[in-house]
Amino acid sequence: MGNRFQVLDRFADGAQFIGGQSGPGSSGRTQRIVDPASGDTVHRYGLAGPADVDAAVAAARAALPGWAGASPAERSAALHRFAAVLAERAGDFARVESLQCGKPIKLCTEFDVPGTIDNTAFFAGAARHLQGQAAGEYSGDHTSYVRREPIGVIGSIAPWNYPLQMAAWKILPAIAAGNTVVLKPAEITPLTSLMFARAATDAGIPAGVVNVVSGAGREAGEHLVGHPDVAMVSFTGSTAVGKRVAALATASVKRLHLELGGKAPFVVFDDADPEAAVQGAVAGALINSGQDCTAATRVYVQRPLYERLREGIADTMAGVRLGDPFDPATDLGPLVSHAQRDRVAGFVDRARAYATVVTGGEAPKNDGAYYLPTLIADAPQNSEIVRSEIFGPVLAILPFDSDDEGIALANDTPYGLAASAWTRDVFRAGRATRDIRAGCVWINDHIPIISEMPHGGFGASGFGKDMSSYSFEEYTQVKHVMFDNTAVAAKDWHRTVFGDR
Ligand SMILES: NC(=O)C1=CN([C@@H]2O[C@H](COP(=O)(O)OP(=O)(O)OC[C@H]3O[C@@H](n4cnc5c(N)ncnc54)[C@H](O)[C@@H]3O)[C@@H](O)[C@H]2O)C=CC1
Ligand SMILES: CCCCCC(=O)O
Repeated sequence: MGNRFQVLDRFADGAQFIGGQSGPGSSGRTQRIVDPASGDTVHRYGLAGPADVDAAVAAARAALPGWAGASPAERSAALHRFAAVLAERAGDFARVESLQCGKPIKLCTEFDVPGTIDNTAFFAGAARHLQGQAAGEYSGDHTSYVRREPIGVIGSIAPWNYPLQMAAWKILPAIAAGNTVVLKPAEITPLTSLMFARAATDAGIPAGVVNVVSGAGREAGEHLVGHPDVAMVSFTGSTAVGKRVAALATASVKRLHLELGGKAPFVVFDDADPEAAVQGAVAGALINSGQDCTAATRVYVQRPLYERLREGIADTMAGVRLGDPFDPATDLGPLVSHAQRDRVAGFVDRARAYATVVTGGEAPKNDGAYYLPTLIADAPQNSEIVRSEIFGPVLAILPFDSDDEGIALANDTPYGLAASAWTRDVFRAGRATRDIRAGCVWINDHIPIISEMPHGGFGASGFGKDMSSYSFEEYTQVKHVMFDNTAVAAKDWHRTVFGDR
């Protein structure tokens, strides 16, 4: 197994990171890590079971008083050191992320790892801006003020599409606010999450603040969600599993953050720059091989530009370089697994009965989980290919006539995570950003994200925000403090917030 896999030797002592120590899982079952580019098994580890989850929650609970009791400045300094350690190890993170996900090394080097480091630096700064509310005498001789406090032990569950960044999005705001975390990564891609937790410890963040249990969703995941000592659950993944997680978390009255599926529309008005829209649609659809909940999946084109876009997107997709993820020239790697590739292929094969596969629509004949960039035309608005989350390099293109029809088609979905509109008319852009129901609306672009801005959706895409100060506050609870300045016990106990009766 060539030297690219030697980087996996570091995981020999197990895929659990509990109380600052690596170790094996105790479920008695093992999980393979498969190289998506070749189909070869490159690593195997012992899955975590309920006992490992219990140990991780206990470690997080033990670390909580010290970490919550640290000053914001102390937490901030630790997170700045954390960012520095991540930067020192950037190359290893990129190689391991590419290996376990099949992502092009270019994407890991230019997006996944720098984004994680920037997130860390952002929350290092945010840690010192825990905003309460100013004091005020709102009731007689009483002074009120509001405190923001950490919630406690956070149970987080992450998907396989961006293992490192999703670990960062869940761990960083939580620990910046003084919480401690137990993260369960997706069982097929746990490795960079383990490295992230190890880097936190090596940066001086106390043992037990960040813990990782690599286990199966139904077993380790549900045990974590239902654990009585977990105060909040943060989940990113499919809407179907998100509903199960929400029911379990609500049963034990836990705070909840859900970042679920998406089906982003890409609306091209007839005054748009057609070449920019072509390039934007291909880039937006093929980011991370389409395994991105904000990826462009439905291109609606106002009729005068429809043929131009259909031809331009098909030609551009046909020129995309599929290859070895470790080759810097590769634009598109394999999907995360053969199972995901087959799931995507199933959507396209079923669409052949009711739509036109303009380009792509097949898996290149090799051992990897590759699937060609695919454009599908003539599909009805209510068809599976237009309504379901496919999570692969598949784009549907449909025409529209009036501006209102374009917006209505974009909104014709239970999801509401992200969208884009393409126009040179400021009034069209204003109406599109007002009327499209999505947590993020791009104008003349699709995909860029930054640490300062909230990421999260509406409807079937879930609720809560990642990144930004919105996410930071989400991992706090608000306390009202009121002083009686008379130092005399209240005589009339029936008095209310509206002062003396
Ligand atoms: N919105 C997003 O960012 C993502 C959406 N998806 C969608 O979900 C589909 C399936 O992808 P998966 O990663 O398999 O998503 P998934 O939702 O099945 O898994 C996401 C995470 O939840 C865990 N999990 C699974 N069942 C669980 C349960 N009953 N209780 C607690 N945790 C559980 C998994 O182990 C993983 O860590 C994708 O094809 C895509 O459509 C997947 C990943 C990310
Ligand atoms: C790092 C970019 C994440 C995009 C949202 C998602 O697929 O979870």
